Amino acid sequence: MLFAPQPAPRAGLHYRLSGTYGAPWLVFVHALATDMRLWDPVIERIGGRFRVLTWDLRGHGLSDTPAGPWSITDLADDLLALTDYLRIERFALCGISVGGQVALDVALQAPERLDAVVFSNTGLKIGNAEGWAERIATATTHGMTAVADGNIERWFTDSFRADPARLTPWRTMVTRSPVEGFTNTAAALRDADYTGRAASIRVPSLVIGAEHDTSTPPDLARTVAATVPDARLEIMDGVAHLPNVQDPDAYAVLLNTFIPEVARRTRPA
Ligand SMILES: O=C(O)CC1=CCC(=O)O1
Repeated sequence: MLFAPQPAPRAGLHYRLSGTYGAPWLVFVHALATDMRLWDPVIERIGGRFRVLTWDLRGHGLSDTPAGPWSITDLADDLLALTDYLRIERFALCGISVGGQVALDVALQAPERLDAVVFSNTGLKIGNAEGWAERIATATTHGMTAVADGNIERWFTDSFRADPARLTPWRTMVTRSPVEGFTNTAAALRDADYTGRAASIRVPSLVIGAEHDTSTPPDLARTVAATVPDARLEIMDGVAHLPNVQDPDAYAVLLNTFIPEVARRTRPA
């Protein structure tokens, strides 16, 4: 277990390094009400090719939960502070859902740090104010168990949900997630909108969407891909909001194909 302490008001961040020492860096950002373990199935498949940094967003996993409110830009600043702390100068970045919005923010703030970026199952704007208000109220009043079933329904298709051996750990991850981390991050999502800014991103980009994703439907992925200049788009079949968990083989192929190809072109000589 590794922990990067940060002076208040920044959050101390729990992180893990894996993969191959000396290989190009690949940094992952997880989704709301999950933690860095969300990426384990993919890392098992591609870790050998990269040096991998995974970390828990503030208010998630073993990272600190500072007093809210916070914004998506605060989460992006956390990541930039963490990569500075670890002396990681350049990296490929892959973020899913809220992690995808963190990746949008990092791509806007610090394009010179990025070899390539993957915006997975995300949107320039995710959900609406009413929907987020309802989920924040439910979690505040009744706790994370009350939001877990809704999350799981949006995250996975029926066949995955029918198998307790596959489903149970991910549901437990939600119910153990800190309520204040969930509510403050949900409020950050409610207030975030990258519609006007994403067109100025200048980093080689892959957008991943999924056929059955009801949280960030394929049309949101298509909009991200149509807005970010020269972005490549992949819509995965047969999966919902978390394709990296439900079909890590196919997801790993997408990363393994895209990142090394563009990184060769973008990395300074
Ligand atoms: O929980 C959901 O509906 C999906 C989600 C939206 C943002 C995020 O990170 O997860």
